[in-house]
Amino acid sequence: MSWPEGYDLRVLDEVDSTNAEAARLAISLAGPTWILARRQTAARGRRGRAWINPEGNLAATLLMRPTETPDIVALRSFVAALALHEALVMATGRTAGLTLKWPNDVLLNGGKVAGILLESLGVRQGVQHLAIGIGVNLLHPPECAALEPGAVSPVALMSATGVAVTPEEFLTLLAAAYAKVETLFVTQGFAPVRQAWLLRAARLGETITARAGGTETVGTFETVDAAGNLVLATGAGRAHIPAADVFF
Ligand SMILES: O=C(O)CCCC[C@@H]1SC[C@@H]2NC(=O)N[C@@H]21
Repeated sequence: MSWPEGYDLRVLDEVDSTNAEAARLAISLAGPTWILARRQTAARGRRGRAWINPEGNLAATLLMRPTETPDIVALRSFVAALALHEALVMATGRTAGLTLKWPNDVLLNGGKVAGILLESLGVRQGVQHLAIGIGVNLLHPPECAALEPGAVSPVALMSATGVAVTPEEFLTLLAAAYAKVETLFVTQGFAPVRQAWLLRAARLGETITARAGGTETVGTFETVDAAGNLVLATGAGRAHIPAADVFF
């Protein structure tokens, strides 16, 4: 697997957060750039949570300058999730046990092995930037405080599969997979990405719970719509949910 053409790479020993570093770099960005850090001191997760990032796990951010409208740009969370899935398949040589949890976690044997934090860096000098931060538990499952009922536990690639991959090796697989899915997205739109994502979806057709801003919706996970919303069939009809935490 070789490094994809047109993508730059910066490797840091230590940084607060690769997404924060992406925000600092945005102004001088020449082209899509992966930022890899061996250690993060203030890694962040979705919804303002901290992300525990032991050394040996992957901590990387792809910084890019997309040209589409914000609603289309946001669909790159599915592009990234699909690429992560493919990279994990390449690393382990297996598809069994690897699934995607809406909106953009990757599960291994039902545990969370990877998470994605998409941050729009807003418009600077008339140009918008996007940071796609990716954390993968390659070596260690991060210790976490008590999980909410129904939340998935963290799992590490190494203990679950016996496969040892360094962050550098894994990023090479991920960058190549991302470049491929990005080309599919840019040339053919969200439809094939959505279709591929649904084929790998965890709990499709099952009853799940979506919680957002104090609201809980329980329903059958029907699909993800063309805008990336979670679609649940509930007693009160079909709910299209743009953002939430999902519990099984
Ligand atoms: O909450 C989640 O599931 C998303 C976690 C994303 C963590 C990654 S690690 C690399 C990048 N830098 C950060 O500060 N966060 C993301």
